[in-house]
Amino acid sequence: MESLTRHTDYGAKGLNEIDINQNPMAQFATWLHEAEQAEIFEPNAMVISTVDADGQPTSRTVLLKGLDDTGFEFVTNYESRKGKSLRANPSVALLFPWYALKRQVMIVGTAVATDAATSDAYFARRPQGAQLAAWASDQSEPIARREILDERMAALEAQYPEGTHVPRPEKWGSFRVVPSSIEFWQGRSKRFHDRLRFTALDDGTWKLERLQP
Ligand SMILES: Cc1cc2nc3c(=O)[nH]c(=O)nc-3n(C[C@H](O)[C@H](O)[C@H](O)COP(=O)(O)O)c2cc1C
Ligand SMILES: Cc1ncc(COP(=O)(O)O)c(C=O)c1O
Repeated sequence: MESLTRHTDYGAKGLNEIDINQNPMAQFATWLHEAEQAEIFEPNAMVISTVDADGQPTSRTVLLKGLDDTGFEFVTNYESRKGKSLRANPSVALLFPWYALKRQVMIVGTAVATDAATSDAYFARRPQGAQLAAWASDQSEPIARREILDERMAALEAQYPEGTHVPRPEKWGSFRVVPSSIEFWQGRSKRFHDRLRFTALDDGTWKLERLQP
């Protein structure tokens, strides 16, 4: 397998303390915009790692659905494996792997369930098929056969004809990840990369540090 021995050069484009936005959320928004402009697949996809009650870490991809000065929002099933882990331990790590741009952003923080109104507002904007799928799926639970899921979906489609209002299942909603640190990583030649990390301070400001590659 050729990829295992390849040494791709990540280029000369650097990231420095002068050019980076001193507000890391604004800097993140700039990089997300650049990932969108570069037309990479699902630029808002992020890997979220959680730790369960037994200390076992797990990771999976979710989509970033909201971004403001308070944090990063995503939606999921509160009774899923990740939902249960977050109830036991709200500490998370987020990773945006923008390989096509030779960039990654690593976030450490705490996940809090948003209020019901926030979840309702997002759920109402989803396509009806995705709304029904949220009802049909006990996310992360084993099921004997695909056909059982398809039958559940067919029953829901009969119950909610196209265009009718589908309420949000209580088990489904959004989380906001409040960041305690945000690291911007820019790949460079010779594996001599740039890493700038913001750490949240108690007074609401951010400390900026350069980390060794
Ligand atoms: C590109 C991509 C985006 C995804 N987005 C979400 C999402 O926003 N919310 C979600 O619950 N699952 C999403 N999934 C599915 C999750 O990766 C995962 O399979 C699911 O949430 C169950 O995870 P868990 O069993 O660890 O709780 C996505 C998967 C991929 C590949
Ligand atoms: C199971 C699941 N839930 C939620 C989402 C994200 O929300 P939305 O479907 O509204 O894009 C995804 C996206 O892939 C998903 O797979």
